[in-house]
Amino acid sequence: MTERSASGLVLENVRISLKGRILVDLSLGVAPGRVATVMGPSGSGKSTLLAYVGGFLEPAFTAEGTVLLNGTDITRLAAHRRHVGILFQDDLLFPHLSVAGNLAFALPERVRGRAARRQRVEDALIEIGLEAHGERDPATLSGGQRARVALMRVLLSEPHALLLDEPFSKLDATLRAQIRDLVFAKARERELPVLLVTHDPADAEAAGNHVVSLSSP
Ligand SMILES: Nc1ncnc2c1ncn2[C@@H]1O[C@H](COP(=O)(O)OP(=O)(O)OP(=O)(O)O)[C@@H](O)[C@H]1O
Repeated sequence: MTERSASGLVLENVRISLKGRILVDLSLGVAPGRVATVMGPSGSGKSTLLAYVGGFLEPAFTAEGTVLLNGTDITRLAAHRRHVGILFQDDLLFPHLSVAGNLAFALPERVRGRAARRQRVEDALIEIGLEAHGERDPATLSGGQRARVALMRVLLSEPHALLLDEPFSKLDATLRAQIRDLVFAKARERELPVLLVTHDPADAEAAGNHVVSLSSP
């Protein structure tokens, strides 16, 4: 891994092609704690761009360019070594684990010992206002509660950046704004750069209008 000085997430001359046709061609920088919103029509490559940064681009695509995270070149690292946290439209909570079990699953291995791990989970539950709900089955939670668990599960994995693919789109308008503000606040607190794919201009506005527009396919 080579080191460069810029902090945050930096994409240099990223060009992603599908069947010989260029889909995405851009450079961008997202400072720690800030959000860049990725917008564009259906099929313009928004999810593909996140997949490239996250290290899970499908083999149908070819890509060139460089991804730097806090100065480290992660372009060729396996997904699990990139320290990038991802939230999708579906929260993907494990149905066979309790809320606390879902959170514990995300803890890094180096948090050792049952007591230490349990404490981290308890602190996390308090942070999202669900301290009384650790033993609940995730299926019994409200949409907003599930969204908070999903966010906290990603944060517990100690990411250095967040990739969000329309994570609020299934929530109603009020809840959507609340969860969005919570995600942005946590990103600021932890100084995480965020790439957010959305169709909603209100998300872009709330994020400070750093918009990356992808063009029609
Ligand atoms: N695994 C794949 N193999 C081949 N083509 C794919 C694959 N995944 C996506 N594509 C194509 O790549 C293009 C970009 O898809 P992508 O999902 O990135 O678009 P998007 O901007 O996220 O769209 P939407 O807003 O509808 O989610 C589309 O033409 C899509 O059909």
